[in-house]
Amino acid sequence: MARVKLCGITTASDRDAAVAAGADALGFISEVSVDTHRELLPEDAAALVASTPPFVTTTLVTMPDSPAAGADLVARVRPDVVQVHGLSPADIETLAAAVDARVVAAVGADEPDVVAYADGADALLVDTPATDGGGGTGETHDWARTRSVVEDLDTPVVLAGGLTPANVGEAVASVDPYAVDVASGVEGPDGRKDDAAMRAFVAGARGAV
Ligand SMILES: O=C(O)c1ccccc1NCC(=O)[C@H](O)[C@H](O)COP(=O)(O)O
Repeated sequence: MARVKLCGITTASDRDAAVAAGADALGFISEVSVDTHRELLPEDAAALVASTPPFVTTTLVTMPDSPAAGADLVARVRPDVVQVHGLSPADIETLAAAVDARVVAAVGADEPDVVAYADGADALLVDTPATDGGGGTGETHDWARTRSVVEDLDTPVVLAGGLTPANVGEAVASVDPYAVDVASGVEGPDGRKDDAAMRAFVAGARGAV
């Protein structure tokens, strides 16, 4: 059964609703070089991480300039997992050696050498990135290609990009990922997390609908 990460949580009430919806993991976005309504100050991310209940995995999502900058932010936020966008495979290995957290490498579905990221990371998140390297685009990609990555690697693969309550069941069946991840697909038109959509997404990922 695919695990579920709900990403871009910005408030305690959205965090509590995501936990009640059954999320396995939550994403808190901080220190990214793109403009996103999901970004938190490090101290706010740290407060949300610290008050998340046990048995829910906290994930810091960030775009560090360097492994050292990423490690510094992890030390401040203290998540279970850090998801990094924009670092090279070598820099991901350096970061992983420097932090007391699991490391998820975010890679574009069109990345020609996805496998190069697998050695240094605890998991790969295969996403549909924007041209500026950020995530949260709400765009799907070629799931057949990501299925091949799942089949070729022992490293856990997280499927992201344009997932919604309506398509997540088909996505899980098509790709057989370790986990699925969503940001925009569980938000309303105002960009706030939608409680019913989060519940429907988790149910859809687990084949309950
Ligand atoms: O969501 C953002 O705004 C974001 C900005 C910069 C770096 C990463 C970002 N999101 C990371 C995620 O893990 C998203 O959940 C993932 O890209 C999927 O987003 P969506 O297509 O909106 O479901």
